[in-house]
Amino acid sequence: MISFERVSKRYDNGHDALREVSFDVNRDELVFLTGHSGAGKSTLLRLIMLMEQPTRGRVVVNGNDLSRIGRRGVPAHRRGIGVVFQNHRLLFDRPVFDNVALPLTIAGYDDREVGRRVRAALDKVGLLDHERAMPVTLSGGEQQRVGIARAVVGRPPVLLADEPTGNLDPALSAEIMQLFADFARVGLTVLIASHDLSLISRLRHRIVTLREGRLVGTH
Ligand SMILES: Nc1ncnc2c1ncn2[C@@H]1O[C@H](COP(=O)(O)OP(=O)(O)OP(=O)(O)O)[C@@H](O)[C@H]1O
Repeated sequence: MISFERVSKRYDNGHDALREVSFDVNRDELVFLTGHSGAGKSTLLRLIMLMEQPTRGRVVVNGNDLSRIGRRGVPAHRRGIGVVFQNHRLLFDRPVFDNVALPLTIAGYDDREVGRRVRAALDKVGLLDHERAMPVTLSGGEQQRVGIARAVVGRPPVLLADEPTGNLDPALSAEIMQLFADFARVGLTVLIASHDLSLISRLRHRIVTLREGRLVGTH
């Protein structure tokens, strides 16, 4: 789970990106994070990934108070968080299989385990028959699914996404959000930053709204 307790973030230039933000995302839950450009969504996600430290307040992820994780604990913390980006960030000179395998290869898993887990992840996103395809030959929606498979292949308990449907049309966007909902249903904690109010307000999940760094609503 993810818990923010009166979290404030002031950047070195004096800008207050987050002000006294408190909310929780439970296991089995998908929560949407929304707000205008510059409202603080990316800052909030960066705090969860320990790419930034809060100025005040406490962030707890999977039972760990992040202020107690030293530098040497950061890689293990990040392995517990799958991240999906808007622009996929795929390696375009490598086939789908290699892209999804990347986090496992870096973590030193043996080939058999890599094969097993990559195929399980590709199966979950409906791309099992595309493992040898090169990313350029895939549609935007399929490329985003590869990004999602790569995010979940290490079986992280937490899944974060930053504008994961930004480049997709409404039907594909809805399919991608359904995939995230499926991961929440099997026990992940899922937090998705999205501008796409017309889409997310149709889906029956909690929406946390930021305005100028303050939480202005959760419903
Ligand atoms: N490293 C930084 N140093 C100073 N200010 C920053 C830094 N990163 C972000 N900011 C500022 O903090 C505010 C919040 O930025 P953030 O990227 O979290 O917003 P956002 O809601 O994700 O916006 P967008 O939807 O445009 O990505 C913005 O005003 C931004 O300019």
